[in-house]
Amino acid sequence: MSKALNYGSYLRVDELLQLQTPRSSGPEHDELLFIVIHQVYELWFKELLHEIEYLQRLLCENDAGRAAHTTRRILAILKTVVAQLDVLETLTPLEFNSFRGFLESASGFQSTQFRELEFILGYKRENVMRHMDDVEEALRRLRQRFEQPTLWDAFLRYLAMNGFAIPPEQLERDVRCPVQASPEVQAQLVEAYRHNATVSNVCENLIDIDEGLQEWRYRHMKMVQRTIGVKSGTGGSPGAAYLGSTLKPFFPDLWAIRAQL
Ligand code: HEM
Ligand SMILES: N[C@@H](CC(=O)c1ccccc1NC=O)C(=O)O
Repeated sequence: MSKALNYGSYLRVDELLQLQTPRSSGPEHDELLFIVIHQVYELWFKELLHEIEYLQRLLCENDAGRAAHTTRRILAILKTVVAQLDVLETLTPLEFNSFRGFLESASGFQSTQFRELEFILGYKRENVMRHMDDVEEALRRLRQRFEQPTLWDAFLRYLAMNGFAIPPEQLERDVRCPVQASPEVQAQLVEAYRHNATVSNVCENLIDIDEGLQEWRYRHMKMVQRTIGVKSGTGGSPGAAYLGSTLKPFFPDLWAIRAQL
């Protein structure tokens, strides 16, 4: 008879604890923290993608109640991943330098799940896939994500279902293109904020998610500034200056209407 399920066999702890392999010789004390924190991030990215996919389905089914609940969970995770940067910020520049050379050209640029998050939130760019030399399975997932509708597309459907006049060209837009500002959608959003509390709550939930991701980008950039200053990145970018240029919203319409309310 097979052994009864227990903590270790259910969570596959043995395998999990085999997955941290420092590259530095010794190895350097601080490399374990660097590996563990990135692995924890990838797990949270997996969970975020899972929850955002669910949120998309709930919006398409016009289920604002469950959508609000799912958004709260997404936001709690985003707060957690931002807070985790505090741990990595205990890594001083000298501590990081003790193993940075071993990272070669590996970089956060190559996180396929982070790109998947950007795609599902509407920031579609075909060229980021060309820079990925990740395993075939991860690339396949990313390509698939590129072809699929975004959270914003689900939200436009939700608005249309609730009687808002979303132009057909928005509802039928090419989902492989990045989400762009639309004056027609903005006019409908202003109506929603003025006359429909349920829909305007959904809008506030989406802007919370958008702000949450921007918070992560900002804190990551500050961490990079204090750890490597103006050095360029292992991935070949100018480093912090590049990261500053990525601080843009996912849902431009939701930000634009603030001035009209
Ligand atoms: C000491 C810690 C860290 C440093 C110095 C650092 C540095 C950098 C730099 C310089 C870049 C620009 C790309 C390049 O040229 O390499 C970058 C990108 C990136 N990093 Fe980090 N990073 C750190 C920690 C993290 C952590 C903990 C994560 C969590 C997963 C992460 C995820 C990313 C992602 C996703 C990108 C791509 C961002 C984009 O293109 O918008 N990094 N990082
Ligand atoms: N890009 C960083 C290295 C780095 O942080 C990193 C390296 C390998 C895997 C993940 C990383 N994290 C974020 O970029 C640097 O230039 O030092």
